[in-house]
Amino acid sequence: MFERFLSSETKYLRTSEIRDLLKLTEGKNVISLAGGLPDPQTFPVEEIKKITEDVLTNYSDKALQYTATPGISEFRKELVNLSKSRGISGIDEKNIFVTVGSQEALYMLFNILLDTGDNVLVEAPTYLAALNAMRSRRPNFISVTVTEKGPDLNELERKVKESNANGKKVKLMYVIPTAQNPAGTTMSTEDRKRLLEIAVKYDFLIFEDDAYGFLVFEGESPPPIKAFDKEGRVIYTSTFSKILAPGLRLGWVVAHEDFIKEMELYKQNVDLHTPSLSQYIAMEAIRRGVIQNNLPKIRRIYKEKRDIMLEAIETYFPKGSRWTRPVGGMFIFAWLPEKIDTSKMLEKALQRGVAYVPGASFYADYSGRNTMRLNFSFPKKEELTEGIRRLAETIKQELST
Ligand SMILES: Cc1ncc(COP(=O)(O)O)c(CN)c1O
Ligand SMILES: O=C(O)/C=C/CC(=O)O
Repeated sequence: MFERFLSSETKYLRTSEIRDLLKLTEGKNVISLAGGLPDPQTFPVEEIKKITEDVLTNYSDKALQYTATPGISEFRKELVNLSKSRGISGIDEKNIFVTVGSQEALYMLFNILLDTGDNVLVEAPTYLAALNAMRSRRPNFISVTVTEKGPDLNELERKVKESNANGKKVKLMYVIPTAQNPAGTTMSTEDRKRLLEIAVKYDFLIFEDDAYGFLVFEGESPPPIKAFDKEGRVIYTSTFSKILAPGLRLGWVVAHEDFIKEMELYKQNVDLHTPSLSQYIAMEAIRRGVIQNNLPKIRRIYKEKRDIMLEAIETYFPKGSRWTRPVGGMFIFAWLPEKIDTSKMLEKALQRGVAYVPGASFYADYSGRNTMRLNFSFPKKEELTEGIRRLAETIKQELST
């Protein structure tokens, strides 16, 4: 009725299948293997309750007040320390910017950096909400195949060379080097260094999304690419959603001051600043060691759930399927026999009481029609096997038609 009043930009907005499935499955008798929700058991409820009471007792005049756009100064100092615990050095609070979830950082930075037609390297598959945040800028996506070791760097360098030969440089690469969403892959330290060398050689930025950097539960979490960045070429984002609570809506950026300055200008127009109370709660959670002390429990729970899901897939999935074996994060990515279209199959799965995210939305070109993303962090342990069993039944039914 009122479409005629909408700006031309709105036609580039695309829904998040993850958000839609969250709505669709909420309150239904469906085992959801879809949304990447943390296990509520991992929320340090008692600690957050105590912290909130203390914050309102000691800082109410600041915690309930408007605060600075880049983030509260004391909190940014704590974020320098938290970033250092991931191996990032040579930074201070001027390199830190606090956002409403790291999703806001993605959206703001893509709007600050991308012009129509800019060449952007993305993993295939990659995080669908990042693709959607980029789409409104109408970049030219250059997809790089994700192997079991992460993005194929030989393919990447070949495509960068081709792009340059056609007179169009690459502007940036959006990459999730650790426990990737949706593939679950983790790049080696050697490949991280090589990717940075390629970015320096061909002069493009690296946008490093480290949403799961703290959630490696098998072996050590490799240092982020940002740890090797000596010139400010890497823009690093992370989030409290997986290590504290997503409902607090808190993320942060580590970047060269040139980018931080632009983010401040942009955010003044979006929401003025990130909620003050959430910042004070997270600041105290860092100071009191609540986050660091809780990580082993989170990693233990997710490793156990990953093992249960892998065993169920091994048991029930049909021949001709293959899947990733993540060392961290929340997801397993599966490739089914070519005949299967997982988007078309979703309705039948929902009827059997199980949900997943069809894989095509994680590809810039919507390929991957026979793929799916499976979340193991949110379902209860006893639901994981039953969910995979229901899903496997749906797949076998689809194969028999
Ligand atoms: C790779 C990646 N990046 C960013 C986000 C956004 O998370 P948040 O806004 O809660 O920080 C997510 C959430 N699933 C994610 O998986
Ligand atoms: O499932 C994901 O990857 C993201 C979860 C955040 C959301 O609920 O949109």
